[in-house]
Amino acid sequence: MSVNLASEAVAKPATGLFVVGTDTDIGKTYVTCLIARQLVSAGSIVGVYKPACSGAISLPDGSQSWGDIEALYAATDGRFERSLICPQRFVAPCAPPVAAAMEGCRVDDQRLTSGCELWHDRCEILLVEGAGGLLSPVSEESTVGDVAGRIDYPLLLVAGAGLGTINHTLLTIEAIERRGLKLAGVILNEHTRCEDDQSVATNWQELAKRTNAPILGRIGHGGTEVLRDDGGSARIDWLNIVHSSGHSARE
Ligand SMILES: Nc1ncnc2c1ncn2[C@@H]1O[C@H](COP(=O)(O)OP(=O)(O)OP(=O)(O)O)[C@@H](O)[C@H]1O
Ligand SMILES: C[C@H](N)[C@@H](CCCCCC(=O)O)NC(=O)O
Ligand SMILES: [Mg+2]
Repeated sequence: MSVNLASEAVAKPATGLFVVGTDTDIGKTYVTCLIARQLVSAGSIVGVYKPACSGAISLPDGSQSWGDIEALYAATDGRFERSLICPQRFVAPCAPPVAAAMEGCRVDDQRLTSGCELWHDRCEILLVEGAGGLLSPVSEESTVGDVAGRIDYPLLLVAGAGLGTINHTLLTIEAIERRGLKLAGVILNEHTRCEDDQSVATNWQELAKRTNAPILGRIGHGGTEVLRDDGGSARIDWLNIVHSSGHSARE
């Protein structure tokens, strides 16, 4: 297993957040778009970057479209080209290197970070979204965690709100800490409806007892803002979170 403790100097925008998840489909794009929209409406120039994307939809005209790229494009008001948002796209709904192999090609490992450098001077804050979970492969050589280490922004961990999230969240935090990465905090996201799930009411407190990582808030199913545990608005100042983060087991 490769563990990336040293980060290369990536000439990226000075301010950024790398959104990782406990799993695929947990809501990284949903949360990234929510943050992007909040920052855009507050007047910030926000960039969004997905180092590699897999899982295309075929359109009636025969072209391919990627849901994550379209969502990130729309959340930044169509200001940036899709090729800048995600330079490496693959059709099959598998991990990017697997999907690439199905097309007879490889993910360009170096381009995962050089694509981030193209955002230098284009935005005030760059939101980067991983693919899958922290240890999901993003190229033959690298996991999402490896790329996050090279890009070297604080991480935001998107976790589920319901039963099973304690285990998934603590496992992911352990892997983040093992790599010496900074964790800005955790968002508990109700990506699927959890109406009959009694753990939703207690997961925040149970996690807070078991990790020093800040639980920043939760997002309800269909939610458009981050909430506190008592249901009030968390009113998160994302720029402040980025600048003041973060939690690391090594500190
Ligand atoms: N809070 C929420 N309320 C309603 N739907 C949600 C919420 N969070 C996520 N979803 C939905 O769940 C699905 C998966 O979410 P999303 O695409 O954000 O996952 P992801 O973590 O970005 O996955 P990937 O690893 O493919 O990038 C999407 O259809 C999304 O709209
Ligand atoms: C196809 C998915 N939607 C996603 C890749 C998920 C990889 C998960 C691999 C794994 O951990 O088993 N693609 C992406 O985020 O672009
Ligand atoms: Mg996504």
